[in-house]
Amino acid sequence: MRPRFQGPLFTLRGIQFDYPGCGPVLRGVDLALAPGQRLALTGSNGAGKSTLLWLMLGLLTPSRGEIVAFGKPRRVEADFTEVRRRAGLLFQDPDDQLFCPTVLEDCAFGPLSLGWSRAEAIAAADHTLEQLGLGHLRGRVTHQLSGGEKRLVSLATVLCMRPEVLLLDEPTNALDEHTRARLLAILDALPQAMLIVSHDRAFRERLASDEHQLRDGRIAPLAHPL
Ligand SMILES: Nc1ncnc2c1ncn2[C@@H]1O[C@H](COP(=O)(O)OP(=O)(O)OP(=O)(O)O)[C@@H](O)[C@H]1O
Repeated sequence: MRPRFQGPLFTLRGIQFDYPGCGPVLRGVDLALAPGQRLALTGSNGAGKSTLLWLMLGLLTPSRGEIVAFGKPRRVEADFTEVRRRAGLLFQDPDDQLFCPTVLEDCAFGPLSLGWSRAEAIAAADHTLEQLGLGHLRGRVTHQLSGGEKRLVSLATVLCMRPEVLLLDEPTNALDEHTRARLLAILDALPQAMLIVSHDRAFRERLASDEHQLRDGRIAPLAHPL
């Protein structure tokens, strides 16, 4: 296994972004994520939190500013291939993450795309499903899962790729109390650094070590820090 990176995992400086034809969403975001840190990011609907996660993985390109990930400046698409291998994004909507016929195939998809052999990918998928207590879902048709099952399986698809950092976009959205507690226990036991976008205050308080707020396109001081 690759030794864990010791410096800041992500450093964002002066990130600006606007969607074509819309006003600016981000007006100069400065943010750093350290190894082992669990940083919560809050902000009202439309503040730009998901946009920021997408920028960090190179799925969008900032109009200004610098993204340093795993010690290297990342500017062009080719720079982000490595970033996407080492940082896993849990999408806000599990249906955006799950697109294969079965749970096992969805979990094996990421490792296969990293160039692992089929045997390695299936072993990683089975191991992760078992680790998360989801082994019984292995052969299920993904689109027939419940919302909570989809959320846990989508986390499994991310963890199968052994990411060093997790970017979590509203992980507790639409979960019942039981599944929410289960997700919290799973995440709390993980060693990875996390950037946790969540409107769920109690969840943030349980999981995160630090909190930032995105307001008016920038990181703003918190009225009530964790
Ligand atoms: N593809 C797009 N084209 C144009 N505007 C977009 C696009 N995607 C998002 N936006 C707009 O950018 C702004 C920021 O959206 P974003 O999803 O990043 O906010 P958010 O903080 O994650 O919101 P929420 O808490 O509701 O999930 C919103 O005003 C949104 O309507």
